[in-house]
Amino acid sequence: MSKIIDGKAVAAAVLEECRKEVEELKSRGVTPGLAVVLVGSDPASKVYVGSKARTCAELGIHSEKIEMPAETTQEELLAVVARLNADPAIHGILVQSPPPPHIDEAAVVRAIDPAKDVDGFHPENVAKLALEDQTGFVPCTPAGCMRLLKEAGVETKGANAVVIGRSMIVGKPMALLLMAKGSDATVTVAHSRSKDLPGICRQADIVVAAVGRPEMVKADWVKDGAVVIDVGINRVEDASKKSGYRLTGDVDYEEVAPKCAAITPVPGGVGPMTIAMLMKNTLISARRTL
Ligand SMILES: Nc1nc(=O)c2c([nH]1)NC[C@@H]1CN(c3ccc(C(=O)N[C@@H](CCC(=O)O)C(=O)O)cc3)C=[N+]21
Repeated sequence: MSKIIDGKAVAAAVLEECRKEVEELKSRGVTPGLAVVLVGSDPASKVYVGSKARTCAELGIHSEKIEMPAETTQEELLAVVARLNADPAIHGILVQSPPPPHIDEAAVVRAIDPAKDVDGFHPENVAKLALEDQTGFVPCTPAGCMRLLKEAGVETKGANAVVIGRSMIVGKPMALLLMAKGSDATVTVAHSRSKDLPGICRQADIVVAAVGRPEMVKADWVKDGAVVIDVGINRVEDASKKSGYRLTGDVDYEEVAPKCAAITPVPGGVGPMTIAMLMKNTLISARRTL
């Protein structure tokens, strides 16, 4: 029998910590503020951005939602970023990814003040993560995965961890966090081009799936008693649903769950943690201004 790691419950506990921190900051004269910028109208992005703004409201964090049309130019977007960099009421800036193809995302990320880069995507924060320098920001999704492992009582020290996916948003920072001092895992980073992905995966005590392919990780990829963290959030067609789709992870949950010691569901696993850690980063940023 496998333990289901309840991301919603852990996220609720993190948000409770945040609520106390917001009160403390406000009593010291600082109202934390987060700006979320969305260019275009991708439906999934709209859901995420809405849920970030809602969580801010619930916690008493000031939030600014900036929705810009898909035709927004690079210059217009950079002007918004510059305005937010200069705004003392804003401690965190997030530009929702991916932007439309004519936008140079890397240039936009570099334009964000690293001290307000609560996504942890700016090169300065990426470098600080690699250096194990605690003064930067850790990307929200991998930070959330680490917290889930901790809350589930998973021993990472000396464990074989396999991260599937090498993105700058999840795979790479996840590998850095798992191998960092204190976490001490032995980390393999695999991806869609890896030779014998199932075989690599079978070595893992901890599997982190972040490839973006629905239900790719099958039962025979996972060794008995492994811990599985499913980062994938894929919309797949489902005629039986009113919306016409359902959400599924990168792991074939039905097949894999019975084999493993613990597993995160989708939805209700890593997703809610991403938002909770974003709130945490915003509060860290606000506290640094004291
Ligand atoms: N600059 C930037 N920063 C991000 O952090 C960022 C981004 N761009 N682009 C897109 C991804 C994706 N992401 C999610 C956040 C919450 C859920 C979430 O709450 N998911 C719910 C379900 C939500 C639903 O129903 O669609 C769950 O898994 O239970 C999912 C995905 C943040 N991202």
